[in-house]
Amino acid sequence: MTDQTNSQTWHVDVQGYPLDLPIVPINPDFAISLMMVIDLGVKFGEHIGKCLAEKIAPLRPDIIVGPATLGIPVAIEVTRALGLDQYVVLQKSPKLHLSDALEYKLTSITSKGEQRILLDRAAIPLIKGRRVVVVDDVVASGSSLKAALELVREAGGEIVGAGVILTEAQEWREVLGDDVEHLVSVAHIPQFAPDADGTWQPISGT
Ligand SMILES: Nc1ncnc2[nH]cnc12
Repeated sequence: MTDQTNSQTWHVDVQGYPLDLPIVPINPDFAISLMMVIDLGVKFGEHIGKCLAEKIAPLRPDIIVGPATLGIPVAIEVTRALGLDQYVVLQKSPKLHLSDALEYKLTSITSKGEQRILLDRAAIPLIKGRRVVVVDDVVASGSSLKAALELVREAGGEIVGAGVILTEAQEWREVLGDDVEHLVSVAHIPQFAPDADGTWQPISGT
């Protein structure tokens, strides 16, 4: 029998932009289709920037916020497509200039060790009292997006939206809670379990 674990892909149409994402096992019983936005080129970046900007523009954001790492290219492209200039990055690890950053700790049971996100206090004036949309590449568990929304609120920002390229499965619905109403997305991907032949199949309901 041929081992398909490394060769299977999942096709997703990102609003007219076809992608064949590699299906990557997380463990023997569970796999995801991996979208690495930084490997998909600038045309894809421009495309998703326009798609998300169209959905986000009616929310009249003053500023776009993107969590590191893969939220950064999304924030840049959406900011550009909206005709804005400044954007704000939430960092994962303290940079030299972030010794006194505003911090939010993630209590995620799925992530190893303690995770946190950080906001440079110098960026607070860009957020405080402003209409903010947080963008990211994928929402799956929802825990990092939720943390980003809470950190923006801690900094005095008004969350008027959250935008992702892909929603993945459904766990994020419960984790985001009332913030689900803020979420806009371009496409959806399921998660995968092996069938009797060892071929990855979408898990029903994801
Ligand atoms: N399918 C996916 N692709 C890229 N990043 C992810 N993070 C969680 N799920 C992901």
